[in-house]
Amino acid sequence: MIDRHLFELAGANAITRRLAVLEVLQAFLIIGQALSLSAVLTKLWQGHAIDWLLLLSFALCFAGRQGLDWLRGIWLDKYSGQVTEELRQKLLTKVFNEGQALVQKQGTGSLITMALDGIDEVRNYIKLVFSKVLTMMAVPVFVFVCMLFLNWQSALILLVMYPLIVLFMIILGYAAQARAEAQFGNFQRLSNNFIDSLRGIDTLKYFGLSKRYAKSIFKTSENFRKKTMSVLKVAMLSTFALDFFTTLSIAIVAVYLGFGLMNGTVQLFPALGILILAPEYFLPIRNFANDFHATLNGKNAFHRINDLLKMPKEKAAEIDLTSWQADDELELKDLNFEYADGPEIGPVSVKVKGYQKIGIVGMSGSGKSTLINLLAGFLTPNAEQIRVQGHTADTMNIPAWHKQLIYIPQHPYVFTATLRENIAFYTPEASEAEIKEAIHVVGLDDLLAELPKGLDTMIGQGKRVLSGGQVQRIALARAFLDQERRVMIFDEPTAHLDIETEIDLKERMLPLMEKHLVLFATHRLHWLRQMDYILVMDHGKLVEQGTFDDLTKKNGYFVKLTQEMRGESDAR
Ligand SMILES: Nc1ncnc2c1ncn2[C@@H]1O[C@H](COP(=O)(O)OP(=O)(O)OP(=O)(O)O)[C@@H](O)[C@H]1O
Repeated sequence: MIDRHLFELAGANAITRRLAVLEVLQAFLIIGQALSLSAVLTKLWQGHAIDWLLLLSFALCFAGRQGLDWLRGIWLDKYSGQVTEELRQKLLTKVFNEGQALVQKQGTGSLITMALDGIDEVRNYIKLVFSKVLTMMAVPVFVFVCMLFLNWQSALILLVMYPLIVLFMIILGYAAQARAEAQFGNFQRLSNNFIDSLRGIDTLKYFGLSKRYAKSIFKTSENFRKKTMSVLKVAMLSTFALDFFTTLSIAIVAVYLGFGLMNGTVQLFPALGILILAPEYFLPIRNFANDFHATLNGKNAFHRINDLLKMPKEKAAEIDLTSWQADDELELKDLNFEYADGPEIGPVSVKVKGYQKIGIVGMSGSGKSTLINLLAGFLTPNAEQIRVQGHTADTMNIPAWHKQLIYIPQHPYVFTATLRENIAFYTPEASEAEIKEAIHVVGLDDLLAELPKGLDTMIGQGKRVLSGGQVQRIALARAFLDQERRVMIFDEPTAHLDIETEIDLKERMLPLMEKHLVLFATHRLHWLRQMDYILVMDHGKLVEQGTFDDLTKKNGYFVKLTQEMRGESDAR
């Protein structure tokens, strides 16, 4: 029940030591409070006047206990806040370092809940577990020893009940834990499902499927509700069992002491002392059990976050690449890649040089994007098969390579920020005149004129919405502004645009591609004539490569593919 991972946290041993001292003090104050109160009452019973000194010591013990509670709260608040903030940082660093591969594997919704609610629950968990476990380990021991001195028979009765309660707690704890784990898994599924539906809301609406999908969300939520109720049922049952056994054992002791008092075998002072101490003896375990259920979500979130942090890193190569020059070479030898639950892509063998424009063409699903992702270093190939600028590498996940890339996918990301910040994304130091020139070159003057605050207008999610063409133009403007990055990777950048926008963009893009190594995945034929070299993909394999004229003369798969594509576009 006590998580050893907690003790791997920074500063865990120091806070444990401090809390242990505090719990021992707490135990002495509990005993002092009980004994002084019993003594005052006994003296009153015997007909003496109120002993103000004893009453004062009772009040001091009582105030001391409240003071220690307050101190414990402050320490734990500070510690849990610090630790969970570090955990959140580590989690976010991991997500940012690993990138899309990790997000795809875990699901966006699940990662969001982990980083937001999950971390908050971990905070609660750390706070409760550290305080309750230590109290449970210290207070009952001291209280029991004191009760032994007061009346050993009563102490033994209470001792016998203790393992019984612990046993019940363990059994019910395991049952609750299994249910809480299922509940947490459901919560993550629910988050992923919800984010998915929000993303796909257009598609669902267009096809009139939103109501049917709403039912699927309802089903997942209902499942989550049922799992939550089943956790609560076990929690209630265990609280009932605990209360029942502790009350029963205190009642047995009370009856025993009552008979003892009547027949004179027990004195009033020890009897009162035992009766005041007995609830204190059970209180820590009852508190622990009550809070145990409240902390299960935090415990599960803590485990998932730890598992995620321990996941092996994507392979990266630390190679000192220089800015891409006209005589630099990139060679892939029998490069291949296999998706965990998908097809094998490759082998791909190719050598590209300097400022060539490389077209990657193939039918849908032929492996163009996968090859682009391998070249960009987002995916890691299976073996050591790459030579770049004379260095051997087993992945293109090279920080110095990423610093040279301009990546323009089908749907570039527009951040929720101003137009200025979005355009100066790679080059935050760009001047207003440079940004305006970039806007002019990519044909965004009209948009700029329309925006109420010009360059300082917020765009992106929840702000001013842009068309697909405008988004691509912003991506191009970013590329235009950055004169340092010499490698351009395009993944079907114009595939979803209408032909007029595409032609306009093409005219603006071609000059930008000069003096760059360009890797351009497309299934639009008109781009291929502008490419210096073409890679033809089919079912994950590189089946042909060469210049447009070579491939046409060869009259092989490329010609067949272009005929099919022409047929498709004619049909459209
Ligand atoms: N994350 C993934 N997990 C498993 N299989 C995948 C994954 N991504 C792609 N695939 C599969 O790998 C193959 C190649 O996909 P890829 O996206 O590279 O093709 P593409 O040529 O870019 O297609 P399109 O032109 O439609 O974008 C496809 O069969 C696809 O289903």
